Parts: sequence; C-alpha cells; structure tokens
Amino acid sequence: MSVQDNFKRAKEQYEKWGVSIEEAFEQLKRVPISIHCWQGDDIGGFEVNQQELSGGIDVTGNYPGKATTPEQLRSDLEKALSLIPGKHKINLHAIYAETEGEVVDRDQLEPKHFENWVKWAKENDLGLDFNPTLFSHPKAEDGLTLTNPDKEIRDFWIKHCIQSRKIGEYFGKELGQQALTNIWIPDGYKDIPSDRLTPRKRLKDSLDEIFAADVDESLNVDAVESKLFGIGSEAYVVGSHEFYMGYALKNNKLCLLDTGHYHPTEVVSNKISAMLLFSDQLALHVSRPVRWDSDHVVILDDELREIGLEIVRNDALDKVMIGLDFFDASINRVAAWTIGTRNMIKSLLYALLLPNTHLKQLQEEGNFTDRLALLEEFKTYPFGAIWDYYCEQMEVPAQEKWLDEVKSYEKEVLSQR
Ligand SMILES: C[C@H](O)[C@H](O)[C@@H](O)C(=O)CO
Ligand SMILES: [Mn+2]
Repeated sequence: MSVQDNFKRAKEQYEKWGVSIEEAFEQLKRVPISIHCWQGDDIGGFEVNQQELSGGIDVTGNYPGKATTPEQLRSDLEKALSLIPGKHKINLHAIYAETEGEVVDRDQLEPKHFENWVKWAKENDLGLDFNPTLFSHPKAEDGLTLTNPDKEIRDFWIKHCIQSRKIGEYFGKELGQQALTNIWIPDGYKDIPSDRLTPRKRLKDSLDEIFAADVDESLNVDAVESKLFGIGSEAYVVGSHEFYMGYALKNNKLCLLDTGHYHPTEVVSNKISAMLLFSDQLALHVSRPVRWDSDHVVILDDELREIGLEIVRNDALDKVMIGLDFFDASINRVAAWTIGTRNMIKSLLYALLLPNTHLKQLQEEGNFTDRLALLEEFKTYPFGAIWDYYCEQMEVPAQEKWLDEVKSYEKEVLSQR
C-alpha cells in the first residue's frame, strides 16, 4: 500500500472525530524548532584558543566524522535539515564565533563574528538563536561565573552576556525573526554549601546588570535556564528552578525548562500550563535524561508526547519556544539531529490529531472512563500514516528512508574527515 493509500484510510479514522488533517498540517508547518548546533561537534566550537569541554557539562562517545570547521558543521546541518519537515532555527553558542584566526575573548565578541552564520541562515531560510558560553574557559575553571566572589570574573561574564544579547538582536534584525538568547551558567557547589543566599544575590545582581543593557525586544527575547544539579554542582546549583522562575516572572524574561534538569520523576509537561498562566511565553530545551541529565537523543516516549499535548491543548504553539538540547557522540551526529527533531515534530502532530476539545469535555463531565479509554486508543490510531504523508508533502523522506541518505552522506563526506 502506498503512503497515499495509507493516508486516505487513516484520514477517515481521524475525521470521524472531527479532526481536520489539513488544519493540523497548516499549524505544524508554522512551528519552528530551534535545532542546537552543538550536537554536530560535541560542543567544541571554533575558538582560536579552543578549550577542553568543561564546566559542568560533558559529552560521551567518539563516533568518527564530527565537524571540526564551521563549513563542515553547516554542511552537516544542511544534510539534517534536508531530512526534517518544516522551516526551523539553528541555535548557536558563543564558542561558534568565526574570528578569522584572531584571538577574541568572549567579552569582546561582536555581531561581526557571526556574519558567516547569518549569511548561511539567509541562504537556507533559517532563523538563529543564541547562547553565551559560560563554560570551557579559564575564567569558568572554578565553576563560578556570574556568581563568582571575584568581581573581575563576574564583570567579564556580565560583559560576555551583554555582548551575546547584542548578537541575538543582530540575528533578529538580519533575519527578520526574533532570536532567543538563553543564559545557562554552571555555578554551584559539589558539596553542601554554608551559604545558599549570597551566590543567589550575586546572580540576581549580575542578571540585573546584563538585562539593563538596551536590546530591542522585538528582535531578541531573553531566557534563563535553571538546573537541579550538575557535574561538580551535585549539592547546590545557584540558578535553581525557583530562582529563575521568580526572576523571569519579576523581570518579564522567559523561563527556560530543560527536560533533563529536574528530579527523575518530575516532568516538564506538567509545568507548562501552570507557567503559561503567569507568563506570556516560555522556552524549552527538549532532551532525554536517562538516570540523570544525560542529554540523550530525544525519542517519542510518553513524556515527549505529553509535552506536545500540553503545548497543543493549551493553544500554546506560538507561546512556547521549542529548543532541543541533546548531544550523543556515540552515533552518527546527523542521524541524532534527524531522529530528535523529527520526534519533536511528531509529538506536536500527534497532539494536533487528537479531538482535544472532546477529551476536555469528558473531563469536565467527570467521565474519566471514556477519557482514559480514548487517550489510550488514540495511541494505536494510524498516526504513522499521517506522519509519512506529511513528510512527503514537505518533500522529506517518509519512514526510515532518511537513514539511507545519512548513510550515503557518511560514506561520501563524514568518513573522509
Ligand atoms: C550547551 C547548552 O548550553 C547546555 O546543554 C545547557 O542548555 C544545559 O542544559 C546544561 O545542562
Ligand atoms: Mn539545556
């Protein structure tokens, strides 16, 4: 049976419930996923004085063929994008600056150091997001950046974050698409602190100084990313969820929820509706924690589907800025991007195909039997037939056909590196 034939039969089943496939497709096409560049080179970046990856973050695996130059990374991203339906954004870190062989420290970075990325984004009809890099640097060696007791170090990182927001603003201006500049810092302590408040006061003051710099919010929006624990900050992280949720609410910034940054049984899907009651927008780093914040490639598991459902059933497709954040160096990195991003888009389509109004009504009526029965039965509705058709309509390979293309790219390009 062809993709078209399967689609026709599947469409009938969904339309029985009043679901408009065409409307679902139109909504889905409008959702940009922010695809993280750092899966392509194991968060190495292109600084002239490239540093070892350090500062509460690590990548495992050594699959051959990783990108080592901006041109290679952009080529690999183009390959992945050719296998992913829709128009998306690429999420950059400051360490991906191109300074033409000149040593430029992070507090001196400027928009011009990302001109090649902007030119490439224009050629490929992409948006760009940004992140200051507050790790893998001598001034982050003791694991303290914006909260460091040494004011000189704090000022260096404050300046870096201000410059980063200006780079985000430059992206927004050049590409006509608001950029998200997200701040994550590794600051915390390996063991039990004697003072949790002072570092948090310093973080608040540092952020106040960073956000006092004048940046056009229509071009760049700011997010702050919380974490529960990290490597070397097992006992205490300054930028906890409570800290950033409070800071973001009070200062009209976006709180960024990384799905790997909570207790193992705590799910981000359950936070979205509550936070959107008090904030116009929020941001996500969709990842997959296995036992801890392991940053595994995103799979279509229950939590990913629940995130898709919460975004769709709360009419929040334009309120939640969906970013991905995983880095697996044990598999082909182009395949990793393709698997994770296609799964994120699948989870949104899955949610768009449910009769969400009817399901809400069942809950309102206290009909929890039908609610459970239908939520379970829809898990085995022919969603795959709709997804395959969507891929073909968007001119990307359906089913696992994309894998052949990755294998050919590996043979012709990656294996030659
Ligand atoms: C590279 C990113 O800034 C990093 O993964 C951050 O978003 C994070 O989640 C750290 O645990
Ligand atoms: Mn993250």
